[in-house]
Amino acid sequence: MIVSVPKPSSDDVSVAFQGVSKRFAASGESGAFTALNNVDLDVGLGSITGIIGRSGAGKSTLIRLVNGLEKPSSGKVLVDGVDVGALDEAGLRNLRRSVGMIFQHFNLLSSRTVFGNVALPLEIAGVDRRAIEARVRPLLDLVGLADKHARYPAELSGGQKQRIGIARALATEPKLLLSDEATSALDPETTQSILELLKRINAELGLTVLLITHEMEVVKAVTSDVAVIDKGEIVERGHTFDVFTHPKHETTRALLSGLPGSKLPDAVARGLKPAASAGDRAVVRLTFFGATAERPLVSQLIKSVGAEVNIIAGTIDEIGGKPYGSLVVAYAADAETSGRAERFFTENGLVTEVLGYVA
Ligand SMILES: Nc1ncnc2c1ncn2[C@@H]1O[C@H](COP(=O)(O)OP(=O)(O)OP(=O)(O)O)[C@@H](O)[C@H]1O
Repeated sequence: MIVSVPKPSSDDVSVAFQGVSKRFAASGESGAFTALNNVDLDVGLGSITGIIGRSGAGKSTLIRLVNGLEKPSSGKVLVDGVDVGALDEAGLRNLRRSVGMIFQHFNLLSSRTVFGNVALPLEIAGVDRRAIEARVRPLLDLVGLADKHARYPAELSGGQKQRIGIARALATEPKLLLSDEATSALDPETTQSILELLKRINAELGLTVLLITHEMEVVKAVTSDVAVIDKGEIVERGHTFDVFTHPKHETTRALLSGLPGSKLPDAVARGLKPAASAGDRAVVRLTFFGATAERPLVSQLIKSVGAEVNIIAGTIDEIGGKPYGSLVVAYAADAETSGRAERFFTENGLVTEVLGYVA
């Protein structure tokens, strides 16, 4: 007799989405709206994994399945190997203690002090006063707000409120932290400091972080792994560095084009044509990393192509601590010049993308 045994989730996986679909009843229409379609995704234990997608792609729905705020219509969501959809109320309470969450609008209680907000999950869990004191003080130290323990949320900046949100999320010593657009309401500098804090918590406490965002900057700054979601389907996933330097799906490319340094100057972008006419120049993006980033590529390119090469845009940056560069150049689109340029790109292991042609 053949017995089918459910696939065990591997030891190094924090959250596993297995063939997960979510359909919502559509009001006023027949049928249902499919918010998630057959999602398979593993979130590595100890990783900072980002889920990025445009508005309405299904990010919030995906994250709400992890702490049981939604149930899948089909498929399974496993957290540390436990099937969230099969939990009863007591099981869900336990799960929510081991899964912290932070929110775009912080969700602090205005009538409670900073200390009172961080203590709340512990009070709900029935922890005694002394143990609460012993837990909350070091958490406030960790997020750098020990001196604000008696203040009220209205007296804090957005970044400080999010630090309190993080301390509160950590109060019950979760193994997993969910972040729902936690930096979207913050200015760029405050965003950076919150992302640094998340990185530190991930490294020091070994906490897995699953964050959803529509901002590529956030993914670039903090995640080790990323999945791109589009219309309820995961269209691309991998280590963040690989996905950023070799984006395969059109949605990923579109999201990446919004990054500072990736944008073409307006005058060039407006004049870009999909095909070349006689006398046009090809506009090509070169991406280089590792050892390539340190070589004098531009002068070598000019020498090899033997014609005028214009530099249109360029940036040197880091993804997950690894340096990479992106350079947009233009050169004559005739077959001979293009052939020489392509040989140079191949010989130097450069990733290239023809963006179009300009007169
Ligand atoms: N309770 C619900 N009932 C009906 N439709 C819903 C429900 N929740 C979400 N949806 C729909 O599912 C789709 C995905 O929504 P979701 O909130 O997951 O997207 P998102 O990627 O988080 O978007 P945003 O970045 O704008 O928050 C949307 O089209 C939304 O209208």
